[in-house]
Amino acid sequence: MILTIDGVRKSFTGPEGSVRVLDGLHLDLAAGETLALTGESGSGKSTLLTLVAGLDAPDEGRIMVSGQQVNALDDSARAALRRTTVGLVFQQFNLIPSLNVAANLAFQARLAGRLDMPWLEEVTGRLGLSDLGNRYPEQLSGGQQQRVAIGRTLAARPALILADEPTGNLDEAAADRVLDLMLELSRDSGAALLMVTHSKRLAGRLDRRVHLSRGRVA
Ligand SMILES: Nc1ncnc2c1ncn2[C@@H]1O[C@H](COP(=O)(O)OP(=O)(O)OP(=O)(O)O)[C@@H](O)[C@H]1O
Repeated sequence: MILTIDGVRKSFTGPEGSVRVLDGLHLDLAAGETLALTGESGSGKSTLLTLVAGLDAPDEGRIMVSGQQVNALDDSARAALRRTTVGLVFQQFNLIPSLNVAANLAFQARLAGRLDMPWLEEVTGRLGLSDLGNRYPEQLSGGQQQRVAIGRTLAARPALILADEPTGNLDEAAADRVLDLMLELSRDSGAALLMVTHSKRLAGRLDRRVHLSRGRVA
């Protein structure tokens, strides 16, 4: 398994006291498998991705990524896991404002030590970004920024892609092209994909669908 989520609980303290968002969640994802995570707004989908990425810690339970227990690692080991193994496409694109599009696209692959120019060019072309290489993030539309964020992650060929509504700013045709590319990467290099989506149409193209409700798999 590239990902095992075992008995994960997570609560947040808000104005009305403690609210349990994840309540003993179990989920497995095999290498190369693609899974759509659905659930109503506030059901904990983004929280789960944040925990898997090691950006926050569960209150209880275990999250294993590629044989390593994420929540038992120290900060630098968690950062190394994100650099080498886990690719994130989150709703905040986190592009680097001082780098142009071409450099943003290469950034993650370079950090991971996997910069592969033919693959980078293919990703850039397939995402329709070839003519935008010299622009800076602030000169891009929301959908263009989203495609750069996706390209940067895919260019690095991570073993596990965590994507939170990765096509939320794109029209249907562009969303389909992005998913084509993710599914192809999954097929060709065995990458697993855990994707949050509200789109039944996109969810239907993945291997499995899991619905979160009341902090558990429904
Ligand atoms: N850092 C935080 N502090 C307090 N509450 C939080 C925090 N992060 C998330 N929550 C709460 O946890 C619940 C789950 O949030 P989460 O963002 O995981 O939901 P979601 O399923 O991704 O929703 P959406 O589909 O709207 O993006 C919400 O009630 C949210 O307000």
